Order: sequence, then C-alpha cells, then structure tokens
Amino acid sequence: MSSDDFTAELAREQAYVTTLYEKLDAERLDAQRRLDETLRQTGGTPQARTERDVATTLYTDRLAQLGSVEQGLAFGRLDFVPESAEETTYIGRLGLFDEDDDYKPLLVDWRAPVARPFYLATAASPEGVRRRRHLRSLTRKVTGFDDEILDLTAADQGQDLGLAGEAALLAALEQRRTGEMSDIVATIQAEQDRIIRAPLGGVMVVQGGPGTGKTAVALHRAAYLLYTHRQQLTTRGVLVVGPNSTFLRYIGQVLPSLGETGVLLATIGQLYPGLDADGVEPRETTEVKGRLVMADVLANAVRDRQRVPEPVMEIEYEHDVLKLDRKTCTDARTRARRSRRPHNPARRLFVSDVLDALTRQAARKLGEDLLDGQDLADIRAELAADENIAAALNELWPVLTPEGVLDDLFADRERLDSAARKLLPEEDRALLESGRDARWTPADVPLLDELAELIGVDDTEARVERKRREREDRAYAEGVLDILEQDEEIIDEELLRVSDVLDAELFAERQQARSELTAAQRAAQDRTWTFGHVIVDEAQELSAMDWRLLMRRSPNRSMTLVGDVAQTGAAGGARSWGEVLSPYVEVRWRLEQLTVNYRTPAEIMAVAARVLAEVDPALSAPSSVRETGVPPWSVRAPVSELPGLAARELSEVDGGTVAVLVPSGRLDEVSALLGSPDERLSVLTVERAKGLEFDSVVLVAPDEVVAGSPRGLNDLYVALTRATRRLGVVRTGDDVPALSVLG
Ligand SMILES: Nc1ncnc2c1ncn2[C@@H]1O[C@H](COP(=O)(O)OP(=O)(O)OP(=O)(O)O)[C@@H](O)[C@H]1O
Repeated sequence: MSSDDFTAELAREQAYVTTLYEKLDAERLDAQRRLDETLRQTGGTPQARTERDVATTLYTDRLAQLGSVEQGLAFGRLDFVPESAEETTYIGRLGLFDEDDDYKPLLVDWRAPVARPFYLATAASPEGVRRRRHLRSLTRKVTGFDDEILDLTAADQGQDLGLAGEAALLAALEQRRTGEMSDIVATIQAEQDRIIRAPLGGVMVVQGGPGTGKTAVALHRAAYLLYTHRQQLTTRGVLVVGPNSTFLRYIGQVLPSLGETGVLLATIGQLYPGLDADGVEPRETTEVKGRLVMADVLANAVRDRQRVPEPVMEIEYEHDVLKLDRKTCTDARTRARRSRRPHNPARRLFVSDVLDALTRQAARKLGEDLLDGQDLADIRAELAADENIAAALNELWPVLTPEGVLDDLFADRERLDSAARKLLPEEDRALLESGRDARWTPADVPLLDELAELIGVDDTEARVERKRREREDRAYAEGVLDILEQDEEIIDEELLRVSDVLDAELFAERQQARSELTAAQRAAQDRTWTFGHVIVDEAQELSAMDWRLLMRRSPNRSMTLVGDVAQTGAAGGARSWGEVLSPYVEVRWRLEQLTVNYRTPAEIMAVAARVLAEVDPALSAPSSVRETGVPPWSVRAPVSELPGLAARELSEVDGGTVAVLVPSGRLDEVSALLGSPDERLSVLTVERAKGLEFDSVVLVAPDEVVAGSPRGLNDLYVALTRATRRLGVVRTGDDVPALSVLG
C-alpha cells in the first residue's frame, strides 16, 4: 500500500471509529438519563420498588460497562469474500447497533459467534474472510493498522506456530510491562480461543507451560461465559481463585477492562467468610495441613468433643444430686451420631435424651406416681434452665465453632495426639502444634471449612438478624420516600431543590443496597454459597484439602482449572491432574493444552528448558514466539553489588519493570539493600513471583533456590520464566549444573 493510500485508508478508519465513539457517548448519555429517571421515581407498591431496583442494577451495570471500553473500543475488522452474507464487520469490546437501520451491527462484541473468524481464520482455512485488519489506537485516535490477506498464496504466513495477526501480536508482546496485566482481547490466538469458548459444563483442565497465556485465557473465559450464559451466571456468580493477593492485584484490572465487574476474585485464604488468612508458617507445616488425612483428623477432633462420664457424673440440683451414668450418655451419643447430623444440630438430640433421663430421675425422687404429664414437662423445663445441668451438658456435648476446635487442636498437644495419633507420625503432629490464637494461615482455611461442615455452623440467628436489618433499611428508605412525596406536594418550585439534594442521598443509599446484592458480594459473605462456574489459576499449587473446599463451592462441577504441573512449588501440590481430580470427578474431565510461550523470549527459554529437562525429561517447554537478540547474563558477585546491577537493568528496560528474585531466606536482606523508592523495581521470593512477569529479572543465589525446597528445581524453572526481555543470574554460592550454559 502506498503511503498516500495508507493515509487515506487511515482517515477512513478514523471516520468510522469516530462514529463508534459518538454512538458510545450517546449510549452513555441514554443509560445515565434512564438511571437518573429510575432513581428519581419515589413511592409505589413493593413490586414497583423491586422493579425499580432491577432497573437501577441494569443501568448501573450498563454504565460501568460502557465506561470500561473506552480504550481500544474497536480493534479489528474483517472483510469477507464478495459472495458471503457479510461484507465488513468491525470487532470490539462490546456490541453497538444502529437503531435507525434495523439494528444493523456497527460493532460486534468479541464474544459473539460472528466475531470468531477474527481469531480463528487462517490462510489455509479462511472461513470466508478475505482480509483481517488489526486497528491500533491511542485514546480515540486510530494510529495505524496491520492487515493480513487470507488467501492460499499466503498460506505459509505465521510460520509453523500458526499465529493470527502476528504483527499486532508481536507489537502487544513487546510493550513494556506496567506491573498490571492487560487484556489480550485484540490478539487472542486460535488455541486460546478454543479454550475461552469451550462449553460451560464439566471440568476442563488447561495445562500449559509458562507464558502460554493460561491466566489471560482463564480471565477471558470468565468474560466469555458471563456474556454467553449471563442469566445463569449472574445469579450464582463466577469465582476466580488465584494463589496470593499480589497475584490478584496483578490480574485485578483485566475483567473490568472487559466490562465485567461481578466476578469474585479470591485466594483460598479468603474463602472462609470473615477471615483473610495471611499468616505464615513453615512449608512443611503447610504440607501436613494440606493432606487429605486431615479430614479424618478433624472428624476425630470433633468426635473427641462428644464425651461420656467416666463412669458417673454428679450434678447438684436443688439441694440434691442427680447422676448421669456412662450408659445413659453413650446411648444418647450413639443416637445423636447415628442421625448423621453435624455436631451442633445433633446436640439437640443428645440434650433431649439426657434431659429425659434426668427428668425420670428427678420424678422418681419426687414420687413418680403422683406426677402427671404436665408435671413431668415442668420438671424437664426446670432442668433445662438449670445452670449446673447446662454446664454438665456443655461439658459432654459443647456447642462448637470451627475456629475454637482448630485453635484447641493445634494449641493442645493432648487433643492433637488423641485426634491424630493413628493418622500422623509424631514429627508431623509436632509440625501442627502452634500457640493459642496464632494467626490463621491460608492452609487453615480449608480446615476451618471442613470443620464448619462437621460442626454445622448454626447461622439461624445471623439469618434472622440479617432479615431484621434488611427490613429496617427498607422501612427507613420508605419513610424518606414518603416524606419526599408529601413535601413535593406542598413545597413551591424553588424549594424543590432541597428535595433534589435529599433524593441524591437516597440514590446513594440505594446504590449501596444494590451493590450489596451482587452475586459476588453475597457469595463472599456466605460460606455455603455455590458458584455457577469456578476458575482456578495456578491450580497445581492447591493441596488435597484446598480441592475439597473448592469442590464444595462447585457442586455442579462447572470448572476451568489452569496450571502447569512443571511449576508446582507447593510440597502438597499436583504432580498429575488425574491424581488431583479423580476423587471428585473420576475420569470425567477434559484436558486442553497450550503450547506457545508468549512471554519469554527464545534466548531465555533455552536456559529454562534445560532446567525443565532436569525436573522431568518427559516434559517439554513451550515454544517462544519471539527472540530479542539479548542473551541472558550471569555473574558471580556478592549481594552488595545488587543495587548497581538492579540500576543497570532499570535503565536497560527504559521505563519497564525489574524484579529481583531471591530465595526466601534472603528476602529481608535484599529488600533492605535495595530499599527501592522506584516502584518499577520489586524484590520478591520465587513463590510470590509465580504467575507474574517483568521486563527484566535478576535471579539471586539460584543454588539456594534449588536447595530451599524439595521442589527447588521447579522453583528455579518458575524464576527463569518470569522475564519478558532480559534475564540475569547472580551467583553467590555453588554453581547449579542445570545453569551451566550461562557460564
Ligand atoms: N494472545 C495473546 N496476545 C497478546 N498477549 C498474550 C497473548 N497470550 C498471552 N499473552 C501475554 O503473554 C504473557 C503471559 O501470559 P499469562 O501470564 O497468561 O501466562 P501463563 O500461562 O499464566 O504463565 P505462567 O504459567 O508463567 O503463570 C502475558 O503478558 C499475556 O498478556
């Protein structure tokens, strides 16, 4: 294309894109006007109010969505071959239609079926597409475009990796990293697209090496599923689980940039309402807590709290003594246990049987034959209200809380031994011991969740309280509305402005009430919430106990699990997907693989591949899409030289990000040394860097990373594959044979 032709074509694209933004602005105004109108309506029947709430939600969501697509609204264009039904289709972040022209699509949402050829068409299989164009833009200005002509003469384009829109893809990959992940909606590749659009039901595992876009794919899949199954999924919500809060912050913007705000992002440590478990503990302790056998340990711990007298318990009652013997209590306990109810609800049966026995005893003392049924009921009620008897019942079958049981278990060696002696060897039990009220760690959360199941947390009171608060809020809102209505009848024009102010306050309150009702937020407060779909990133890190918790949140087993067994760092993490999943779905899960590495350049991957071969010769590293021409470097130097090395890297990446990755034992030392005011520089352990990426990575003391855990080589592999442009290794101790290529 000549430069004149290019300029003219760019102007045409600009004109079209400008009309799209005009349309977007008009839609925003319209949604805002409708929202204002809805919020201004007052009073009415309860049904009218409910309808108003629904409309408020609808317009607020629409406004948020329209606000989120400002950058890169339209990013693609397809021109079809002349004989096809379509001619030209623009692809963008959401759908826009022309109401004046029979709702002709002006812009097609990337998730709509008609947009698919944009991601799938190849020269060999063009799907009716003649030309695919990627539009580049900055704010609302179109700055350029890249074309691909899809005819067979171009069939060898995209080399053997089969890349679509290669120029646009490479341009995206070469961008400096900002510390926040960005969406890939303009350059999704065919192998990724198939995963993003896979059917909703069932368990799908996406296995792929580092940088193959697993995280990106998982998030775009969430957006796709919400678009395609909106009705079903907005009520139950979608849960995305990530390995830690650093990671969640890193990915936090992707879904909002795709117009989706209703997804719950959480770590396992956040999946027990009311807790944000972020305590730290030795790796070995985490491993023991994650073992499946802990479910039996906890079941024993709860059973141990259901006691019987040895052999008799004497209770003072009204200047007399009542006796509870072992047999009576054992029978009551057996009946309560056989009910298969959890501990707290089963308590009612135990208490009832014991009270019956005590009532009979007290009646005998009073001369049984003289008493009628009413007398017996009165005695029973008195016994039930007696403090000593309540204390005895509490000793035998206490009301429990998950937190209380777990705290007691880990702080009291006798309890721990009793529950775990036959299940865990002495050294593992020692690892579980902690001080009372120790900070909860992420590994405690599935244990608390398991206990909540065993104990059956009685949330009746909380529920009643919630209902009461809802009623109060509603009554308050109605009161304000009534006042407004009366005022509006009597006040003159000028004073109406006062009611406008009041309206605004009320609107704000309604907004708050509405947001409290999103599925994601309700789910966050409710342990028993089950999600419409569950997505797990870095799924290889989860322990057997983590999986039990997640499966409870997904009884319909509609799940997308993304991860890489070669990157497993957790001692209790996955070695094979089958092993992890078979207890829950047997063989009913499907595997998808991603094979192209979009992050790490070939020069760095060559080093990482050698480490992978040592982890397991059967595993193969993904192929890199690009080379940088910059070989990784390696020096032997003391850590005192790190400030200089880090500064050099910062200037090399010219505004990009640098991470200094350290073995966990050196985190404090190196952080203090680098004490960086520059937010583009971070010091992280390899564990924390999992899932993240940086323009440049400096790995310190690789030998200590390898020696630091039973899966040290996996950790080394993770560390080497975090860089998008430059990699350096600072050796302080022994050489690591797997890195010998670096010299
Ligand atoms: N189709 C694509 N277009 C543009 N960028 C892409 C594409 N696919 C992946 N990327 C980019 O490649 C990088 C790696 O992606 P991502 O973090 O999702 O990989 P991953 O498989 O989760 O890696 P890891 O296993 O190391 O955590 C990201 O910067 C992502 O934006």
